[in-house]
Amino acid sequence: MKERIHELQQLLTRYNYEYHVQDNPSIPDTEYDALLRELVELEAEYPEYKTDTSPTVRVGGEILSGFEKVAHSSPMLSLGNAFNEEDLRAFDQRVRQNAGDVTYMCELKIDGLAVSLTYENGLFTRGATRGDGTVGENITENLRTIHAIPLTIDSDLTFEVRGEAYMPKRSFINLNETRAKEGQQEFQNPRNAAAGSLRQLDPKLAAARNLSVFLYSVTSPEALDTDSQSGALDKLDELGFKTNRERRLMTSIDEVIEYVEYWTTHRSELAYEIDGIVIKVNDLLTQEELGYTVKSPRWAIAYKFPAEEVVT
Ligand SMILES: NC(=O)c1cc2c(N)ncc(C(N)=O)c2s1
Repeated sequence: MKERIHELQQLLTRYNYEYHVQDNPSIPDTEYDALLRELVELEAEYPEYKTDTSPTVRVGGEILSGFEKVAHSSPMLSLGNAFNEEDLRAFDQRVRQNAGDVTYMCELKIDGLAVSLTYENGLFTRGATRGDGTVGENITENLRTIHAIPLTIDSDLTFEVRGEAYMPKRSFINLNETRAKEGQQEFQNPRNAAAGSLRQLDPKLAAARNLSVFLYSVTSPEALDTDSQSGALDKLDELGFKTNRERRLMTSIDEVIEYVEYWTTHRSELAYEIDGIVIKVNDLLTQEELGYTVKSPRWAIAYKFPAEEVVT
């Protein structure tokens, strides 16, 4: 029986990764659901084999009485904003004045909720909201239910990875249809729906919201043995994390502006909402040289899309 339980835990972990991180399932949902049901029943019968890295934790655990506060290892900063081409060129000027020739990493700015995930010896041990940037809330149990967040990684690394939890557009539409039918207040947008879902004290409610995540930075890049943002993202891919594939390396601000213009008109085709583009100096040493202002990095900027005209 123990063998079957371990076999199912391994199988379902792999199937979960294929479906929720690679977006490329190798078995039909019905088979996944049947295997998960078998594992839930076996773990109920043999609770000594149920661990907090078992795929069954995705359904949500006990209801919490509250969220404890957690201090971040380093501040989760906000980004300076750019609203037009002039702002972008001014950013580029400042960077080149201080750092000379640079390569930029451009990434989509996901319209969700910033989260910080801690892995100790390869196990997901803690997840927190950004909070005020210095102190956040411990929402580990809710984050365990996000299938795109690996419960274990195949390395004994200890590090912190940050990203954005979000609700896909399709899930947002379905959720609001259900809430309207049940006479409940609908969510204004996917960001509020994701934030509302992760603020639930009952992880089973969070588990029912079909949230996902894109990870985009690590607090100790040396742990990943990389010297660039692009290298850090590729390493996160190797470790089994979900990153955003639309990222592009650029060698000039003109290319950055083209990329910004492309997504200004094409973002409606994405399965998730974005509210801008994040432009970062790719080389990590150069990032350190450029440093930070009181509240934001000097080596990055967030281009914000103009607010969309609401079609009434
Ligand atoms: N406030 C921040 O530092 C960031 C916020 C976000 C966001 N909402 N989406 C993507 C990224 C990214 N790819 O770097 C960042 S970085």
